[in-house]
Amino acid sequence: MKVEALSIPEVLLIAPKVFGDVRGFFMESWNRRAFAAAGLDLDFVQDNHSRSQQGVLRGLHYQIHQPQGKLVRVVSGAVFDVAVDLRRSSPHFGRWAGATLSAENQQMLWVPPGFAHGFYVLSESADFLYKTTEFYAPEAERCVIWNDPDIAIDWPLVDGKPPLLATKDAAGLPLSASETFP
Ligand SMILES: Cc1cn([C@H]2C[C@H](O)[C@@H](COP(=O)(O)OP(=O)(O)O[C@H]3O[C@@H](C)C(=O)[C@@H](O)[C@H]3O)O2)c(=O)[nH]c1=O
Repeated sequence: MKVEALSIPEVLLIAPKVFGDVRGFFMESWNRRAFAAAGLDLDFVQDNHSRSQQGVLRGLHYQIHQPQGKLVRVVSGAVFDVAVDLRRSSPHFGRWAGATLSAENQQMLWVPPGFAHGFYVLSESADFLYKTTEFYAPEAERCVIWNDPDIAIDWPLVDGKPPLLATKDAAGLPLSASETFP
């Protein structure tokens, strides 16, 4: 497995070793020992799966209490995946890092606790799988608005059309009005 730090060094792009043969392919999508050897000693408690159609944007989500680390990947289709640093003590506070994750490139992104996370669906539909280090805590859920000019995420919007959002995501707060982490 290959691990690459993005522009925010705690956000990691992970390329697992993929074994292809005449039948198809095999890969380890999670191996506690191998990830620990790469510096990610993680204790996951939940696996999630969502399906979204093209143009959907989910995010930018975080939990202010029980912050979650997320190991995310795509098993069908393609998304542009983004992590925003919400740690006030970080030199990268308010900055974003992103990557295209797809069934084809089989890459994963590690989004550490203390970050908001979101993704935009590039393909006709996308199946998105992720593991989390903390349980879902709806009362702690927060949402930063996807298009906050202070963060200025360069979303690769298909045909330049506005994304399809959940009502709660359309009501996300700007970073300046959001609760953040120490
Ligand atoms: C996230 C989550 C949702 N749900 C329920 C609540 C709700 O009725 C339904 C849909 O929830 P949401 O609209 O919040 O789903 P979604 O917008 O896909 O939320 C996810 O977005 C991405 C970007 C993330 O980073 C995740 O952590 C998570 O916040 O599923 C759970 O039961 N467990 C969970 O862990």
